[in-house]
Amino acid sequence: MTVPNPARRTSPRSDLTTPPPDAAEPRVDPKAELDFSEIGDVLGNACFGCGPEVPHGLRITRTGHEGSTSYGEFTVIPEHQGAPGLAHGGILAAAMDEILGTSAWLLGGRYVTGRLETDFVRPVPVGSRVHLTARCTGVHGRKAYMEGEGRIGGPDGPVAVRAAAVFIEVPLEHFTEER
Ligand SMILES: CCCCC/C=C\C/C=C\C/C=C\C/C=C\CCCC(=O)SCCNC(=O)CCNC(=O)[C@H](O)C(C)(C)COP(=O)(O)OP(=O)(O)OC[C@H]1O[C@@H](n2cnc3c(N)ncnc32)[C@H](O)[C@@H]1OP(=O)(O)O
Repeated sequence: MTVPNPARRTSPRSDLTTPPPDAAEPRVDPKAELDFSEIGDVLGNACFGCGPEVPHGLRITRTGHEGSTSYGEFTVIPEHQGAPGLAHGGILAAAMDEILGTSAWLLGGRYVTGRLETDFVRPVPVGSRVHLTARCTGVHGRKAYMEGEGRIGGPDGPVAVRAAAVFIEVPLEHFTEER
């Protein structure tokens, strides 16, 4: 297993995903909190990230939240491979997108990912249970700044992936308008 070089400079966070100094503290919407376990129903259980029956989907389970910090887990299956025996980077980025989106959901608006930055810190073998955490670091206008990480083997296991993102609040028509 590759051991990350502690001197290596990694940060998924660029200026674009760093909250400006006048960003507001995130506030969880009590209604969104109530809906937390039903996000799947809103998404029609068809979501690649969390749909429980989507073939070869990530099937992330949301295990709870504290404030805007949300937690989830999934298992890397053979269909998620890139290099032999290892998770594809895009799969790990999708998992981070899902958990970051979950924390954005807790803010009460309808948010979509505008920008997603990812650091792949160590390889993730097929069969790994990946423990995901995300939080909101600030809100500025329609923008919610998010960050999170994925750990392998347990909630305190080594970090395998880190991400930072900016999510943008959109009206309902974003999802309903015909294209
Ligand atoms: C039937 C009802 C369904 C309802 C469902 C509701 C919610 C469900 C969502 C989540 C559920 C919970 C769990 C999580 C589930 C999934 C997680 C995955 C989420 C995704 O996977 S979601 C898919 C990927 N996502 C897209 O498919 C977006 C495509 N895209 C666009 O639709 C537009 O591009 C948009 C809307 C992003 C912006 O367009 P726009 O015209 O509305 O706004 P505009 O351009 O004016 O930007 C406004 C301010 O955001 C800044 N800004 C914009 N883009 C930026 C970027 N890339 N980087 C940095 N800053 C950016 C500007 O700089 C400006 O900043 P400022 O205000 O300071 O000027």
